[in-house]
Amino acid sequence: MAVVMSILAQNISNEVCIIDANEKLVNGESKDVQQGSLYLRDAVIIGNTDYKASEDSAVCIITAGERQKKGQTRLDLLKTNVKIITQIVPPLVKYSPETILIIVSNPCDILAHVAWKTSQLPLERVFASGTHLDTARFRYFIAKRLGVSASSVQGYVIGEHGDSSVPVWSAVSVGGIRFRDLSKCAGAEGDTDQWHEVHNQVVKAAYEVIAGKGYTNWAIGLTVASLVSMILDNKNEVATVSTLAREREGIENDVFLSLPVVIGANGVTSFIKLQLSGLEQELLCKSAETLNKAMQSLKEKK
Ligand SMILES: NC(=O)C1=CN([C@@H]2O[C@H](COP(=O)(O)OP(=O)(O)OC[C@H]3O[C@@H](n4cnc5c(N)ncnc54)[C@H](O)[C@@H]3O)[C@@H](O)[C@H]2O)C=CC1
Ligand SMILES: CC(=O)C(=O)O
Repeated sequence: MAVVMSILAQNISNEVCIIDANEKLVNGESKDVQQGSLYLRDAVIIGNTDYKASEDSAVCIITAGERQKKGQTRLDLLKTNVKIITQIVPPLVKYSPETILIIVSNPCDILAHVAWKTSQLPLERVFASGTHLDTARFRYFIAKRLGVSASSVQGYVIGEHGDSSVPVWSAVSVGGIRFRDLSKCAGAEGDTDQWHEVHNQVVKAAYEVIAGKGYTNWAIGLTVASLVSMILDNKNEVATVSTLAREREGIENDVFLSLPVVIGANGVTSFIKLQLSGLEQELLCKSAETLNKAMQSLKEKK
């Protein structure tokens, strides 16, 4: 619902369809938003349990599935949520064969890989929101420490959307100035200003919100809405989303993880080549290995 409200309130689309297995819930949620449509430019809001209602959707966003309980990592949700994804993708694609699929349910990197294989859609049309959210958190935490706007901070978090994510300090800039020229060792050995703490904040961010309210929704809602606007308005903006990373940035594993890519009307259209430091490269390969192990465990469970 946070994705829905972020899309509608920002006029990214004026037509949304919400599908959920829980009929009472989907009726309640869709009616509640419909009754505010006077303030949403008379947007069309459909709620249903039948996938036919979503026919010819330009973008399908999958958020269904179990969420982390206290103490659980995203990877702990794998077994349950793979089953749900493999149920949802075929009917979605049946009714919207030209769609672009964005996977949000966790662990989103692995679920996007499974969704791509299940959907048989072209690779550029299936990706996970991945570290687009971690990147937003990273920019926010740096900006807060420096007392500038988050939009004045450029930088990426890549790899797994989860505990092994990698901050790319070598690519951070503030107001167009390379951060490494301001703080030479930021995030690396000799980091006396403790900038590495910012990445710890990013990794802990979801756990802290979940400890407080039981789930996260507003930041991911806004993050996914921004991806939808890149597609619907063919913006060709650069964002870190999760796609097949094999043979990119030194990754040998057959895994989905986040790298900076260009997103437009056809989905992921090209990759931005990074110039990673030795440490960043090493951490990215470790993140790929973590995801690869989880992916292999799926094959063993079959
Ligand atoms: N990638 C990211 O950054 C984020 C991912 N998430 C993930 O999104 C997922 C959902 O989280 P919440 O919305 O908090 O959970 P929730 O429990 O509020 O919602 C999940 C919904 O999925 C529905 N559902 C379950 N199985 C279904 C099926 N087979 N078909 C149709 N609908 C089905 C349930 O009825 C429920 O309404 C979790 O896996 C969570 O970890 C949440 C926030 C951020
Ligand atoms: C739950 C989750 O993946 C997040 O908020 O980052």
